[in-house]
Amino acid sequence: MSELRIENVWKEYGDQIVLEDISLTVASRAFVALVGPSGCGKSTFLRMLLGQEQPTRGQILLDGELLPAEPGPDRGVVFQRYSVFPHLTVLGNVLLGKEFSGARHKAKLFGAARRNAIAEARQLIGEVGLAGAEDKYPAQLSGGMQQRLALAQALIMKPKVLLLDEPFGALDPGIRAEIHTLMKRLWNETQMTVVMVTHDMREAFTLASRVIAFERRRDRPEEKERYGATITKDISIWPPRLAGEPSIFSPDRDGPVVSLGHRRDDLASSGDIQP
Ligand SMILES: Nc1ncnc2c1ncn2[C@@H]1O[C@H](COP(=O)(O)OP(=O)(O)OP(=O)(O)O)[C@@H](O)[C@H]1O
Repeated sequence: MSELRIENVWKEYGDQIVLEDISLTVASRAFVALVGPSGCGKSTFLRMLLGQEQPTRGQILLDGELLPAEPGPDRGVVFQRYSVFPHLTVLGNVLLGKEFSGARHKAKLFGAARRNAIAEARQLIGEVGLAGAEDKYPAQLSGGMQQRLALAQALIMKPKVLLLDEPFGALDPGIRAEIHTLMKRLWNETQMTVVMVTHDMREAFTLASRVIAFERRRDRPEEKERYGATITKDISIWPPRLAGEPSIFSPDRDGPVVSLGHRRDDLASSGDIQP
């Protein structure tokens, strides 16, 4: 389970109201895309889900429990840039979360715990398409590879919620399409709920199960400080996209959505995809 409930949340910085009375329930395993004009508070909202910022009013619950007032392993995050540590190798970056959580004081694992963590990290590195790059440093990777690494780094902790702040915004269109396919697969194969900020409507409608728009209802320049943004559109994709279930599109607009839970030949025989 990984249901998010946002209840009457406001966010103010001094006199500036950024977000106004946001209420929203995000179902477990949903993929929500947040869109809206620049500066309307999308990243601020994401930082509140992460626990980096606190609501001025209202509350946020994860599976019925108040969100802790700090980031934790139940929430992973990937930013557009600088999500990974430049002085650590690919393997070191993916292992890092395990080392911090497994050995809080020294941030280093030993013996069997370390061997198991390394095996898990290597498997995840393979799953995001970076096998063979384990000993490379981020500067030796392309932008797309760095974002794959950032995803692996977030996923090793098996977060309930994955928060994405324009994670693919700086990538070339071809690379972006490839990483979209990866993102769909990861969403289908894991149990996590995803909340992604994007400026790209096509990306929002390609990946998400639900698209939510934030906007100021009263956008007069002289009132900018006084009114925050709120939810102005809430669109559920039709036909519904459900994590772990094959798309009824044949094939899906941006590549087949195939969960490992469904063998390709099963799907092919059911007519959903070509073998
Ligand atoms: N720590 C802070 N202190 C004061 N004001 C802040 C802080 N963080 C954000 N803001 C203000 O909150 C507003 C919303 O910023 P935010 O970055 O959340 O918007 P956004 O919708 O993500 O924008 P963009 O799409 O351009 O990234 C902006 O006016 C910004 O200046």
